[in-house]
Amino acid sequence: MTAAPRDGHVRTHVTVPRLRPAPAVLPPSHRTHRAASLMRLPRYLTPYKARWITMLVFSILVVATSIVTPLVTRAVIDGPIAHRDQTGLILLGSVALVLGIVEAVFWFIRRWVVARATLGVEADLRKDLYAQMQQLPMRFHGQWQSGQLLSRIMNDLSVIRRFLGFGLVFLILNMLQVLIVTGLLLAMYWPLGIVVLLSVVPIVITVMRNEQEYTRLSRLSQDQTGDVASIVEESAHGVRVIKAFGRDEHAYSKFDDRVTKLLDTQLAKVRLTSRFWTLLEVIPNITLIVVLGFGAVAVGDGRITIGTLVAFITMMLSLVWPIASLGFLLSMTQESMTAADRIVQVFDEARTIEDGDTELVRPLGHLRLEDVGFQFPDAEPGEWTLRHVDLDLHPGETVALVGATGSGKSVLTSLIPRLYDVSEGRITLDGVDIRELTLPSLRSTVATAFEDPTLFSMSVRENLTLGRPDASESDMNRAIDIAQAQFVYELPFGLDTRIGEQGMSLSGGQRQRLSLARAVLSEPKVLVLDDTLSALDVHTEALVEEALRRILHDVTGIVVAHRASTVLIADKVALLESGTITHVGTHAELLATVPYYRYLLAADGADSPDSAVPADVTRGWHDQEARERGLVDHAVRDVCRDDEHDARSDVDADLEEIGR
Ligand SMILES: Nc1ncnc2c1ncn2[C@@H]1O[C@H](COP(=O)(O)OP(=O)(O)OP(=O)(O)O)[C@@H](O)[C@H]1O
Repeated sequence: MTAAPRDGHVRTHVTVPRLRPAPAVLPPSHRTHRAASLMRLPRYLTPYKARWITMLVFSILVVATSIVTPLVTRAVIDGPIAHRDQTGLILLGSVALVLGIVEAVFWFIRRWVVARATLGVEADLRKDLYAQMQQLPMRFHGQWQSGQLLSRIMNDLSVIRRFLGFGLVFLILNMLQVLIVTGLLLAMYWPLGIVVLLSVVPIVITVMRNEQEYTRLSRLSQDQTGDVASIVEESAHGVRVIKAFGRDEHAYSKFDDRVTKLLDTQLAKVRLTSRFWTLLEVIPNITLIVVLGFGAVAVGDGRITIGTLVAFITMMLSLVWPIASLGFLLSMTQESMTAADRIVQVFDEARTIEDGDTELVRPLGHLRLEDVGFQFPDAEPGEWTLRHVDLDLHPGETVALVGATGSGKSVLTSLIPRLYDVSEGRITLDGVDIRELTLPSLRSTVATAFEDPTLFSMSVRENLTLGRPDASESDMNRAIDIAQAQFVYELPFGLDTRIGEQGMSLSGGQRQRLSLARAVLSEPKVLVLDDTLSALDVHTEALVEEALRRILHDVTGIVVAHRASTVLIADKVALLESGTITHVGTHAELLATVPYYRYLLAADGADSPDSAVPADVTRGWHDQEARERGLVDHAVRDVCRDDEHDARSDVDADLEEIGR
């Protein structure tokens, strides 16, 4: 074993900054919970603290200048205008002008300072959310629609940015302005001040009454936006299938249905907001009429000056926007609380695949599966996908994993790089439980090429060097040769050709070969090939197998195989039946002694369970898939009994030849 002592290691894996953990005791109401979600975001404001403070200071100065301006107006009317004092008029007029200019400059600075800060917060949150998504286990990605993730990372974060840069600031400033101005109005002439104060009451009541419904609608519309994104993503991905089955209209009507639902929710939101927006517009205007009436009487009685009435009305008018916008700002707050809630939901997902802290300094590739069991998290109790799996692979040894479809081959291979963790037992690499290894250490030791190869929308070179960014040109050429992927040299820009999304511009076999070259290039100690050659023609497959045989000499290999030719590149074969390895041996041994194995490989041609295997053995098979396959074989045989007879004889003869 070459595992270095734990203490001496520096953890090299990426540590994603995490939001503060959720409170241990869940708050009583969902509303509080959503507010708590929003309250967990401010730590993202910290790097921009100076900007926020500057912005707040300038915002307060803007409010202050807007409050002082009416007071200067009063002084102009009651002073120089009333006393026909030209010098005083010029002086105070200049002060008012300067105040106006200063207010405009403060506005500009506020906007300029806040833009950088809010965009920065949005970008930081987006990066952390993406990093978290990368760290979350396959279980999470299996359960979440990608459109929902897309809408969170794009729309919800934009909602939060708008709230932080605009909503939150104005909520604070407007409330501050309402408080100060109302205080000043009361001080100027308290009866009119009371009128203004009373006008705020129905606004607050309406906002409170509509808040719950608005929250529900905003969450619904955000979720439905995610649904629409999911459909677009799925249709773009599956466009070939949709076209091939002539299901364009069906796909369109499904999309139409989701979009209509979203539209309905958005319209319901607009109906709700327009109801209280109307109220918010009407109330200040009614108040203005009342104030004008009582104010005129008060001026007539000599209780206040004209200057005071003008200042009062100017100040009162300055309250229209802060009060009217209250509903809109509270809606924004609701929306951003919902958005924060949806984002925190992703941040709070458990990273069930946690990093270990051991590095393999010079891995040898001794792989052992010890009584491994695996259950999907949502499986019924007792429903095991893999159970009691034992396998011991010495460095340089290759095993072919053979089993019926659905027997658990892919699941088993995905346990090696820890895409899933074992539910019981353990897997060791050079004697160290792979859960104790750092993920970079494990994943640089193990490389996997999947049956369905994913290529990214970037150049061939970038796709190839995904697992080993520093690979040299000659290393790349060697990997390309092994995988028989020389077609890449013929592409318009050679290795620099950008391949389409998911490598769609390449054929299935070409994608598989590129994915194989990628796995080979990363120079792993353990190479896992999950039916990687299934899309190749027999000639190319033979060439790839020949080259693989050479590199598998130095590498520990697990090769999922459906064909006898693939099995032959392995040193031994493990037969997987219903999630359990029932036989391990050489191909010849299993062929000679295990009828089920013989059946599985013969199924390439025309063998069938009841002809090749004695009835008592057939009865012993507990693989449901195999039985189903047997039934299919029966049906096929009924149709072409004669042809099958000939073909079976040929296949039997071939197998016997291989077995020898
Ligand atoms: N994400 C999942 N959630 C629940 N069950 C799953 C999931 N993925 C696979 N399974 C189930 O696990 C079992 C084993 O699947 P697996 O993909 O390993 O089969 P396989 O032997 O590789 O089949 P094939 O040869 O067809 O690729 C199957 O019954 C399958 O339905």
